[in-house]
Amino acid sequence: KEKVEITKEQEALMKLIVEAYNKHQIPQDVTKQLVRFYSTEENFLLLTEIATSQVQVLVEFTKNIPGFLSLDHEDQIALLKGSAVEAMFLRSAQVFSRKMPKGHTEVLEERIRKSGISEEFITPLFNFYKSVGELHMVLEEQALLTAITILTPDRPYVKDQQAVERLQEPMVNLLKKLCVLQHPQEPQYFARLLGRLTELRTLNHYHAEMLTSWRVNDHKFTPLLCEIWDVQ
Ligand SMILES: Cc1cccc(C)c1Nc1c(-c2c(F)cccc2F)nc2cccc(C)n12
Repeated sequence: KEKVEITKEQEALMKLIVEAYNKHQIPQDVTKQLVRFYSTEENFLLLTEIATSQVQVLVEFTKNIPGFLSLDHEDQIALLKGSAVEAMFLRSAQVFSRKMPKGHTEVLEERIRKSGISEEFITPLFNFYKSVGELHMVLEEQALLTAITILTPDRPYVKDQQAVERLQEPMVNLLKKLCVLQHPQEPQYFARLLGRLTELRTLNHYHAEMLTSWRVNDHKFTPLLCEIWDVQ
């Protein structure tokens, strides 16, 4: 059984990805006052703020993925728009499952549940949050998994898929090695991580439905959210 070890260049790649991932954190002051009752409108406004800052964080992270800015510009946009929902679900799941200050997780969950989102979306959302939480991913795994999600070659409108594959493949190989090193007692851990990416794709559908229902109820979005999801 050959010894698994990270090469120097893999070490350098991981350092770049983790730095990019850590560079921008989402403001955690989601619950200014812990006890006040919030209206549905206030909760939706908060989630819109969080979603907008998540898109900003996503764009900054993506720009720092080695090689991303050398891709065809239109493909860069296609990858960002095609992966935004999945990357945001992943990051919000990681924020949600990471130890937030005592009581903040419960308040945030309450505010999500009371933000006018239909139950049919709430259930898969928290199921996903729970399944990510149960993985107890380390920061390096979270950052690499997010980069791998963004560098998915078969997003709509991507012209040069091979170029995207050439960036994604070293990340997948590195994540595979990391999983073996971080979870030696769990040989199927890497497969479980990739299984989350499959679950993520199903959430795209729910998210699109939710956007439509919000628009029908004349909810206001920020310009950035309108741009990333082609909403008027
Ligand atoms: C921040 C947040 C956290 C949990 C649930 C929700 C509904 C949100 N907020 C939104 C999300 C979104 C996201 F940001 C991360 C994960 C899943 C998401 F549905 N997408 C959008 C798109 C337009 C407006 C909002 C308010 N919004």
